[in-house]
Amino acid sequence: MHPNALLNHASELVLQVLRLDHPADAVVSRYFRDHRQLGPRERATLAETAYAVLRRKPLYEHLARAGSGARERRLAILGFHGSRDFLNGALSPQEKSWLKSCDAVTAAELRPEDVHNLPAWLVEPLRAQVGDEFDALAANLLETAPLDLRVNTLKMKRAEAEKGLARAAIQSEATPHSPWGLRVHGKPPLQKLALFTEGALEVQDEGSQLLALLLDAKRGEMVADFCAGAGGKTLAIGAGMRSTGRLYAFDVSAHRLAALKPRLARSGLSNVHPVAIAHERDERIKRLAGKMDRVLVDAPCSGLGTLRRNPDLKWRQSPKDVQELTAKQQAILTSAARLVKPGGRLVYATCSVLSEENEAIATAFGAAHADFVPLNVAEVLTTLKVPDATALCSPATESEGEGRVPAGQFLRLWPHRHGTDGFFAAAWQRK
Ligand SMILES: C[S@@+](CC[C@H](N)C(=O)[O-])C[C@H]1O[C@@H](n2cnc3c(N)ncnc32)[C@H](O)[C@@H]1O
Repeated sequence: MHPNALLNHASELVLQVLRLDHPADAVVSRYFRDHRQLGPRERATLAETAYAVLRRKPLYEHLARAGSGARERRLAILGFHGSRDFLNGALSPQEKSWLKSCDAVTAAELRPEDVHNLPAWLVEPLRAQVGDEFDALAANLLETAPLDLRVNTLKMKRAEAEKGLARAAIQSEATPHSPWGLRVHGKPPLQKLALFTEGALEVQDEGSQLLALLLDAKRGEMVADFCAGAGGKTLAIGAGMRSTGRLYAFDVSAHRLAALKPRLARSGLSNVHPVAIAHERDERIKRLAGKMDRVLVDAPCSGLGTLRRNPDLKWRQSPKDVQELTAKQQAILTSAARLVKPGGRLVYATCSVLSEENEAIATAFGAAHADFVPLNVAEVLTTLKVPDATALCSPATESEGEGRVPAGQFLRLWPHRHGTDGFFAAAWQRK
């Protein structure tokens, strides 16, 4: 395709994702459905360009002020994911000289928001938590996430899967903390690999794997994955149970649960029961009260721990959305807790980095439920032989009102520290 034709597509796609009215991945998929003539390399260029603009929107908007022509074209030029030689084939002499002047801008000439590329409302809550590491965190959130796989140990050992990938010329290495994970070099297509189609591998961030591990569901147990969605964690939990016992996959979205079906078929699991519920107080949930050995609440959240994959979220979420989510999280956790039987384990998790959605929810739940005894996540993960578990967890904190929280109480994964998405988890045992 001629460089200018590709740049025109990129400009149009940038315009569409920047409306921020739908998730960027859905907008990109729809664009490709509407333009079936685009080949795989062109699609990759367009998607990467749109995501680059979402990642560095403030910086590119700042630089674009000096250029001329349609705004979305200037933004697409700045984020263009391809060689400069190819891009130059699309540019007018004026555009070339403007781009050169953009290249010459140094960090010292930029405002902080053009460097961290975060919305103002997110800066303080993040700074308050990571302090001096803020710049490293912000820079890391502008990167693309690595490709992590989970080996379905029902089908294959991790070392065997690693060798299988190597035979397909895909290099990978064991993830540092999850016993099931492989981190792949680059972004090779996996969909057609036999290892994938036959259910030995699933794409899953190492952090998600650790959440499933923390639940530690055993053979023959009764387990509920309360917010199962498309079942990423359900599959990991089911494999940990060696396909025995009963694993309920609840979700209010039948559409998301439907996406679990083909994954389940590949996985070889026969212990999973997907159930679409109307809401967290559904009658079907009430009937199972006090019957579960383990309950995972992977709560709906702002997703702000996944900005490397979903950079649109930083522009699509707002403090008001977060406030609404926290009410939902509280209600879901309270309802799900009723399922846990005495002696059973409850895990609350999010892929958010905001303490409102994390520590605040866990602490309020603990204060209102004396029959749930907090478990120290670092100790649980150490028992499960997770290397360096303490480094994955929160330090000790002292705060008025909430009292002292000991070191290791919560799982607290940060992209810049751990190479995973941002995740939180708290765990309790029912008396
Ligand atoms: C973070 S996602 C779950 C991701 C999933 N566990 C995985 O590993 O792929 C949160 C899920 O909660 C579901 N949800 C929202 N409100 C809910 C409710 N009241 N009860 C149960 N699930 C709910 C959403 O439909 C969404 O699928």
